[in-house]
Amino acid sequence: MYTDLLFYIDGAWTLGEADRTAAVVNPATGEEIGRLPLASRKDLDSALAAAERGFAIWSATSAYDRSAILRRAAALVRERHEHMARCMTLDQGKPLGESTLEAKSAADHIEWYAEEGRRAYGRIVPSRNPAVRQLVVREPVGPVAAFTPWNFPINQAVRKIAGALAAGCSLIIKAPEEAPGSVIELVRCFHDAGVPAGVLNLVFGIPEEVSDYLIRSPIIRKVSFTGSTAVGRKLGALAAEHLKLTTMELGGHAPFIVCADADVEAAAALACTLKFRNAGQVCASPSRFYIHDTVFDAFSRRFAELAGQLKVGDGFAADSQMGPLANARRVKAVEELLADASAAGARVLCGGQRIGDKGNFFAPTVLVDTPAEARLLHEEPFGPVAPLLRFHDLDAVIRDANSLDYGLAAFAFTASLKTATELGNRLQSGMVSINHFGLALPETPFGGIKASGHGSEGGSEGLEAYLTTKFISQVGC
Ligand SMILES: NC(=O)C1=CN([C@@H]2O[C@H](COP(=O)(O)OP(=O)(O)OC[C@H]3O[C@@H](n4cnc5c(N)ncnc54)[C@H](OP(=O)(O)O)[C@@H]3O)[C@@H](O)[C@H]2O)C=CC1
Ligand SMILES: O=C(O)CCCCC(=O)O
Repeated sequence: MYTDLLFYIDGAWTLGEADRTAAVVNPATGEEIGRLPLASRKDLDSALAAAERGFAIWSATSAYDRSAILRRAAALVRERHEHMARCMTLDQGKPLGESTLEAKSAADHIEWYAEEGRRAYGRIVPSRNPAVRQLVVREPVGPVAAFTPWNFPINQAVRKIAGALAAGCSLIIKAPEEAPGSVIELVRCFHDAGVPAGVLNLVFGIPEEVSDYLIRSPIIRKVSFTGSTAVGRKLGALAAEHLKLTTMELGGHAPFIVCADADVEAAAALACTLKFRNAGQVCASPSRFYIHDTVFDAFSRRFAELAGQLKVGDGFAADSQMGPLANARRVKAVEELLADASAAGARVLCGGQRIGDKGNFFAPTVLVDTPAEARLLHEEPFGPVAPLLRFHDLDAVIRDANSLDYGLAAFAFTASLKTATELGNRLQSGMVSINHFGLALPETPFGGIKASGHGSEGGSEGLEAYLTTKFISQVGC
């Protein structure tokens, strides 16, 4: 049912030196399901040397041939998505339906990049001298070090792998130690599709040891990280010291604004789906709900009713709509945020506590009257907690929505085109979704501004992230 927990280095599955291992635990039961090797310096040196050789091979492979291999990988992901999804539910906890969607969507991401990689166009700049040809060409940046988190183990990894490979880069990915199974199966699809040895390498380890070693290495030319703002700052500083390019997809604290003229029923239903998907462990999840005073009571009643009806349980149970939190740290963090909010005067409309003492289950929680100073309204909750807040006028709510340093996603519901346009223009956020959920598609950019990071994954911007610009001025032939 699960998978062999191994590194993938230079085209081979390996335990490496295997001098250290970590337990992988099922978050629904607390039981150990496997032991994962943790990379030593020697293992990382092997991966670096492989990535350097892989880059030489892959950057010299035509975009057409790279595209064909990526398409084969996408087909294998489609064929194997059920097993990949089971691995994810087992080690990450999310309901099987969510894992299945995530695994299937990986094939779409790979196909998008397979096509986009064939369109890394340069240009010809008219020259001042008719004898001179001025060419602008796009080249792959070089071997990439990528670090991906446990909340969307496949989704986060596939964007980096497919983007880098489509551009002609090689890659070393350090995937999450707590949820490694589905990423191993994803990488297996690329291996079986015929990606040459060294082009893609997968390791696990002690995160700070691995990132420190890889980012300092002169072989690595680009760093792509998805995770918390705190860690992103550290990795960004180290990358800057070594003049490496970065893409940073960091935390968020998304406002969800429901205007007086909104369809309250539709807004409450979508808010509930988005808030409690993956138990709220989503960087782009709505986490501050600003509801217009005139519809506050109707919205809060309906939202709490829907949240209270959600079936929380083991992700493998057919009726589970929300699984456990992915690790015990999140339970503690959510409990602390709730205790702080309650002490400051917040009232719990539903939920408010963990469920049972086995696994990391936490009840979908809805709060009202959370005062502005509560930590919950400033720190990324990354859990199933929804504070509902009242607002009276648009200027004030836009000011409040923009008041945090985060700027990843923002959501709004309104029937007015004028208000929708104003919100789209004035919300300080890398992504704004109005009257529906429209984010995280392969063909559209996903990324933040301010403390939520920089750079985008997805869309043509996602390929751009792995390319450099070369100017060639040529005369005489
Ligand atoms: N933007 C996003 O999608 C995500 C954001 N987060 C944020 O992280 C917080 C909680 O996650 P938690 O795992 O407890 O906290 P951390 O901040 O310790 O870790 C977040 C992620 O960063 C990785 N990481 C941590 N330190 C390093 C390092 N020095 N070098 C490379 N990678 C590193 C972790 O890797 P590993 O998994 O290998 O331990 C993990 O995936 C939440 O507050 C949430 O805001 C978390 C996951 C995703
Ligand atoms: O990084 C995240 O937490 C969000 C990834 C988005 C995935 C999705 O919305 O499907």
